[in-house]
Formats: sequence, structure tokens, C-alpha cells
Amino acid sequence: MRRIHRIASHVFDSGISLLVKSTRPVRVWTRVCHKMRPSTGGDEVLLPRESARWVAERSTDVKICQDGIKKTAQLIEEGVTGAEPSISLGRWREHQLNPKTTDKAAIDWIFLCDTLNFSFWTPPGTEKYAVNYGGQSWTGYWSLCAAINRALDKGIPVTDPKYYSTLSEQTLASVFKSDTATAMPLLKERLAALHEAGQVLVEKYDGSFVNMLKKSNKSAGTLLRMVVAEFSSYRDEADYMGKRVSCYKRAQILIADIWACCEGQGLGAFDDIDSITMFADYRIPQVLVWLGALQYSDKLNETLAKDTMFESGDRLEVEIRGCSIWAVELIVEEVRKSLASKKLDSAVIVNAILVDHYLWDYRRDHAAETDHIPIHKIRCIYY
Ligand SMILES: Nc1nc2c(c(CN[C@H]3C=C[C@H](O)[C@@H]3O)cn2[C@@H]2O[C@H](COP(=O)(O)O)[C@@H](O)[C@H]2O)c(=O)[nH]1
Repeated sequence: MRRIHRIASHVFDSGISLLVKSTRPVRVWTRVCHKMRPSTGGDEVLLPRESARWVAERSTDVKICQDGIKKTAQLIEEGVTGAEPSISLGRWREHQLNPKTTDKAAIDWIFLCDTLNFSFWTPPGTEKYAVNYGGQSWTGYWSLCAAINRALDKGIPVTDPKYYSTLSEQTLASVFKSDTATAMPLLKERLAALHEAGQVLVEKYDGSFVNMLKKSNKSAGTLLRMVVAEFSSYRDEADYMGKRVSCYKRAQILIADIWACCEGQGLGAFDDIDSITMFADYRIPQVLVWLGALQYSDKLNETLAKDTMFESGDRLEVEIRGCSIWAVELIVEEVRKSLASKKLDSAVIVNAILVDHYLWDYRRDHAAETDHIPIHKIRCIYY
């Protein structure tokens, strides 16, 4: 087996850190297999921030532009310091489709949602997958949330791991039934992800992600490692220039959604939430290019213009995602420096999560302008 991932859960119970401090300057995490033979050499995965640095320093077809970083940082700073801050921790539950509580039901909702939070785009000229809910037609990521809420309103226990651990393909198709002629993409892959996640939670965590969350002892870094160790569908990794790099987009957005939903309190309290990076999807790169923070090479632009289908792990795909993560890191650093110079840094929270949410929402609100920047088309279960 090329990569050995399974790690006995009691390794986490005893709190053994799996982060192996490397002699090299970047932190790596070596997968340690408790019951199986030690992982063979070269099985080191760089965590997302170190991965992003590694890619950005070597990228040839995606460049980070300092002027665009500064311009975007100014936009973010206005968002956090304005009279009516458009960026703040308290906004996540305001969206009509997001849960309004901060209890187990909300956590189970978020875990189901982020286990399925991938690949909603439809080919150009094709009617979008859409779900009508609450008097509105929802597309993209919000169609997933609308379908979950539609099922819950019908009394279907769709957020219960016991229920989705044995869900049939037919039932899944009806839960996520489209209100247009286009079905939700990758239904079989979504079913497999649900079966795996549901079975692990039923067999090892008493049927709820809350119990796994509690074992992370309020550490986002520990929870990230637990999620990617336990659920293969979250293992968003690739090989790039001799290193195993990771974006872990769904694992990180899962942690971030729990933190944002609970406003950093109770079940959403994490001592190291700033270790979470931006979530490398296919939308943030669009808005970063539009804002001038990222620049694509002519070769990449030609590839995108031809509606090329990418594969997970393609060099161009890794460079788009890795440079996007690193660009947001640089934006956060720029904003924090500016706020500190104005002695405003202690008054507001600025991290990659809130910057990501702002940019993701910004892209949706400015789609008419940003969407002439093509997304990189890929069908995968990671984002
Ligand atoms: N980087 C990043 N990627 C995100 C999100 C979200 C959900 N965010 C909302 C929830 C709370 C926040 O406040 C946001 O309002 C979905 N996605 C990804 O986007 C893609 C779909 O995009 P579209 O075609 O426009 O629906 C797809 O890959 C999906 O996985 C995010 O926040 N950041």
C-alpha cells in the first residue's frame, strides 16, 4: 500500500502527538502506524501552510503579486474596521440556511455538509443543479445546504451518522433531488464518503462527530490530523517537487465552520484556530486573480480557456491551490501589520478563515465581474 494512513484511535486518546518535529525548518507530519509496520520512508505530508509555502516558492505558472496582496489587504482592513464591519466572527449563523444553534445538532449538520462540500459546478451552457427552499432557488454550495434542510423538514434524519452509514444510492438521490434537469454531480462518490464517515462515527465515536471533536482537546491541529487519519475522503494531498503536500480543504473548512458557528465558544473553542489556512476550492483563486493578488501564466490561461478538465494532483492544479493559500497568508500578515501600526490589532479578529469567508462571499456578490476569470474544472471529492 503506497501510503499507510490508518492510525489507531487510542493513539489520540493517550494524546500522543503525531507531529514529528523535523530537523528541517518546515514542520512535517509523519504518519505513524500503531498496529501496522512503521510507515516506509518518504511518507511525510507537509501540513497546508508549509505546503503552500513550498508550492509558492517553486510555482512557475501561478505567481503572487505584492501589489494585489496590498490592495486586497486594504479591502479586508476596511471590512474589519468599518462602522458596520462586513468581516466578523458573528456572521456565520446569520445566513438563512446555516444552523441557528451551537449544539450537537448543529455540529452533526456541519459534519454532514462538509463531508459533501465539493464539486457543485456545471459545464458551461448546462442548467445548474438547483434546490428550491424557503421560497428561493439555491445553486452551488448553497444547494447542498438547502437539500439538507429540505430533508430535515421532512423528518428525514439525514444528519445522523447511523442513518447515512447505510444509506442507499436511491435514497441519497432523492434527498439531493434537483429542481432542475441537472442532478447533483458525483452522487456515487458522495455516497461512498457518507458510508465511510458514518461507519467510522458509529463504530468509534458513539454515532456523532461531537465525540471526535471532544477528543481533540480544543486543538484545531489535532482535530485536522484526526479527521484526515480517520476519513480517507478528506485526505486532500498531492505530490509536488519531491514533497507530499496537502490542502485538506474540507477538513479545514469543517473545523472553521464549527468555530464560526459557535463563535469560538463551547464546542467551537480552539486554542490554535489560527493554524487553519484558507480553504483551497475553485472559487477563491478566481477572486484572487480578479483582485490582482494572483497572476496566471499565458500557458495556464490558455489551458483554462479551453475548458481543460484537470486531475487531482496536476502540477497546474497544485500551483493554483497552493499559491491561493499562500496569498491569503500574506494578506492576513499585511492586515495584521497595518492594524498593529494603528494600534487596532487587539480590537479585531483577523485570520485566514475570516478572510476566506469574505473573499468567497465577495466572489459570489461580484460574479458578473469575477467570473470572466475561469475556474479550473475538476471533478473530485476534495473541493
Ligand atoms: N474557500 C471556500 N470555499 C467554499 C466555501 C463554502 C461555503 N462558505 C459559506 C459558508 C460560510 C461562509 O461564511 C460562506 O458564506 C463553499 N466552498 C466551496 O466553494 C465551491 C462552490 O462555490 P459556489 O459555486 O460559489 O457555490 C465548492 O468548492 C465549495 O466546496 C467557503 O466559505 N470558502
